[in-house]
Amino acid sequence: MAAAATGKMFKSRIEIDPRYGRSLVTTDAVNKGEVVVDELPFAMGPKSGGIVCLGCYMPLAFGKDGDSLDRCDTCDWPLCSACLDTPVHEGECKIFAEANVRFAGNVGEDGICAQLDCITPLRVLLAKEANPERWEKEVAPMEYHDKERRANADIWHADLVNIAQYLRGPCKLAERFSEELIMQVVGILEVNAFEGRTLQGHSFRALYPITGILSHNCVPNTMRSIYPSEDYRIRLRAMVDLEPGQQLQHSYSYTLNGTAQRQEHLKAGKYFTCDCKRCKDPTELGTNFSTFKCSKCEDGWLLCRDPLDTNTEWKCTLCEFKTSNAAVQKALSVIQAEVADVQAMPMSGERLQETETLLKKYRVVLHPLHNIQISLKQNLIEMYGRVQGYEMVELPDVLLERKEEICRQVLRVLNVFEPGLSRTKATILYELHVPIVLLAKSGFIAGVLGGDKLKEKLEEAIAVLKECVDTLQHEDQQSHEGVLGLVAKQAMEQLMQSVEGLEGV
Ligand SMILES: C[S@@+](CC[C@H](N)C(=O)[O-])C[C@H]1O[C@@H](n2cnc3c(N)ncnc32)[C@H](O)[C@@H]1O
Repeated sequence: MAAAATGKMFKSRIEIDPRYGRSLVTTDAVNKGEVVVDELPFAMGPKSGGIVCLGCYMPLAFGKDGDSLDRCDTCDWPLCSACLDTPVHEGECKIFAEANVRFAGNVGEDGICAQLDCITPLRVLLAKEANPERWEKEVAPMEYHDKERRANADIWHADLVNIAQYLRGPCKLAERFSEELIMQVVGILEVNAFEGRTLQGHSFRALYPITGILSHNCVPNTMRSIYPSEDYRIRLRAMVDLEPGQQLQHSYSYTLNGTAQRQEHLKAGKYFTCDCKRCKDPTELGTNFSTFKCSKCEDGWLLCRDPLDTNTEWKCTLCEFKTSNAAVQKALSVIQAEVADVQAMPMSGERLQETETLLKKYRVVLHPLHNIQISLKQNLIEMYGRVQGYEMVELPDVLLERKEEICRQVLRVLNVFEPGLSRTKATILYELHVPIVLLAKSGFIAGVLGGDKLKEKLEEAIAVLKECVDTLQHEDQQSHEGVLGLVAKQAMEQLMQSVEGLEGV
């Protein structure tokens, strides 16, 4: 799907900086929740992965016969029956049919179907032909780190063969697109594309040229929402109030990863070292998100001296104990492997128990707000109240208290890393309101809480839901988050009625 219209920027302009390249900067004060960018994608398509439908990105597989696969009647490439007439597939369909290139569907051991890697770059190239002005003005200036990508010889060579040479050779496009242009498009996608989800939850990647100008910060000040039911329009909003002259920033990395992991991801995929306040601070803004417990004394914490130096030393805050970064990273990878095994288990009571066991085991090694602990706690929040044996109606007060406690711990770090409007925070706030309400009600019934205290607790749950609704009201109403926002609003209104009913009791 290619859009001819250019996007809109509000209260902001492009600035060029020697460090960041182009960036967007506010021209006026912007209120929390205000839209600063609104645009349609230049092009979108599948991300690198297994075989998917080229219309809706639903995973597809060969049948037991090893042959049958949902395919396009015209070109033979993967397409589910619901997408047979989808316009997004028209461009490549014509090319594949005319060149008579068949879809072989080989999937590597890494689960990747390399033949599909050409689809999204090809859609960008076709959008360039369809909208040369938008390409020239918005897409051609996008950064693509040619030199750094060439230095990574294996990946460069794989892209060259699987995408550039495949399109120019078997697909017979050599006269339309040069090798250099195709590799530029591959780089533009790698450095700038966003991943999104369809209403059915299937992943895709899309190129939004104005939103792509934003620079990165590990504590972002804007939140992006993609609207599948509005032709995949993106809207970028201020997460917090912004002053004039402030750089608009979002996070290219997962904010709930620790500094070492974020740095690795930014370096490998975006080719820069982030030196934001959070990255430079060993305590990650006082959260202790990468902090270990000292193994030599009772109360000390182990912090690195310089998070941006891979040879940094780690030192105890109380005793003289020191160790190398290599030793810490080794310990971390052992823990991470154990965590990954548990996280690979299906959601169940057994996985819940294993998660609690891991948390207990690493309590003596990691800070309670260490990113690994927080990640396990996020898993628990999802499981308490949902998995068999731990359904909400069955949870005893002690487990409701546990759910409330871990929600509050995760919110403590999210309030620092994603201040203001944050979808992740909104989801946890929704989870938090349930134990607050159930504990208040059971306390009241047991006679432990009086009417005033019950009202106070219900008002707290209303405030929690209000913050959740204020964020999720901006999401596509048909998306998972949009629907959760509506459910939260109903729950909030019901609670408000309950509180009104308590007046004068
Ligand atoms: C998505 S692009 C952003 C727009 C880009 N500056 C341009 O002119 O097209 C990402 C690239 O911008 C630069 N960049 C973004 N945020 C940065 C940061 N916090 N520190 C250093 N460079 C950054 C890096 O070169 C990165 O690969």
